Amino acid sequence: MKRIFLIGYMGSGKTTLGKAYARAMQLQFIDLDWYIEERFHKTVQELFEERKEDGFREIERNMLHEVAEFEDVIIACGGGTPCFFDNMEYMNGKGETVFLDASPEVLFRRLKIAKSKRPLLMDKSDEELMDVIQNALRIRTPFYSQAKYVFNAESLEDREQISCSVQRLKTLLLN
Ligand SMILES: Nc1ncnc2c1ncn2[C@@H]1O[C@H](COP(=O)(O)OP(=O)(O)O)[C@@H](O)[C@H]1O
Ligand SMILES: O=C(O)C1=C[C@@H](OP(=O)(O)O)[C@@H](O)[C@H](O)C1
Ligand SMILES: [Mg+2]
Repeated sequence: MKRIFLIGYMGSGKTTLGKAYARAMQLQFIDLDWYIEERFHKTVQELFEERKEDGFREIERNMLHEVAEFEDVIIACGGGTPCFFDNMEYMNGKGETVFLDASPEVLFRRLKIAKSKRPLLMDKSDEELMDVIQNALRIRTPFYSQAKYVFNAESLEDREQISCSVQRLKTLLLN
């Protein structure tokens, strides 16, 4: 039975790589944010607005516990999932955790054009965005670093890079 959790900051590639790896390895793919939106019939943004971040984090933890019962699955977590409650310890007890590691510069390049649906970034100017990324990584890296595996996630910009990244992840997890 396979159960893989992809963790890492926004824009590190959890959703992109998770979807591609699931297709290649015949696993079920769950994006935790998508799962939350389906179960609550609200977007992540609406949940942040209505319940503030604390309320979202409670929901996130509860939904993590739901999807962590699925088998033969790869789960793309949200960027904050490992950093609240005992979620990181819980995931390490339920499956293989993989930290998708990318530099602040790579994350900035990706997030500069993908802020709109991310409540924590949508009101940030480009000038503020790099500071937000660097500050968040300082706070969150101690959580991300508890993952069983670290994966360099800097090559996800096109189909070929995504395909190569799938093969590298397969080698990492099957060795
Ligand atoms: N279909 C795609 N083609 C090329 N690059 C993509 C595609 N989807 C995502 N990416 C790149 O991968 C980055 C990571 O996106 P995503 O998987 O949503 O990260 P996360 O789920 O970790 O926030 C995007 O910002 C973009 O640069
Ligand atoms: O880093 C975070 O705290 C968050 C990351 C998002 O997921 P992605 O990492 O898939 O963008 C989503 O869960 C929410 O906007 C909060
Ligand atoms: Mg995602």
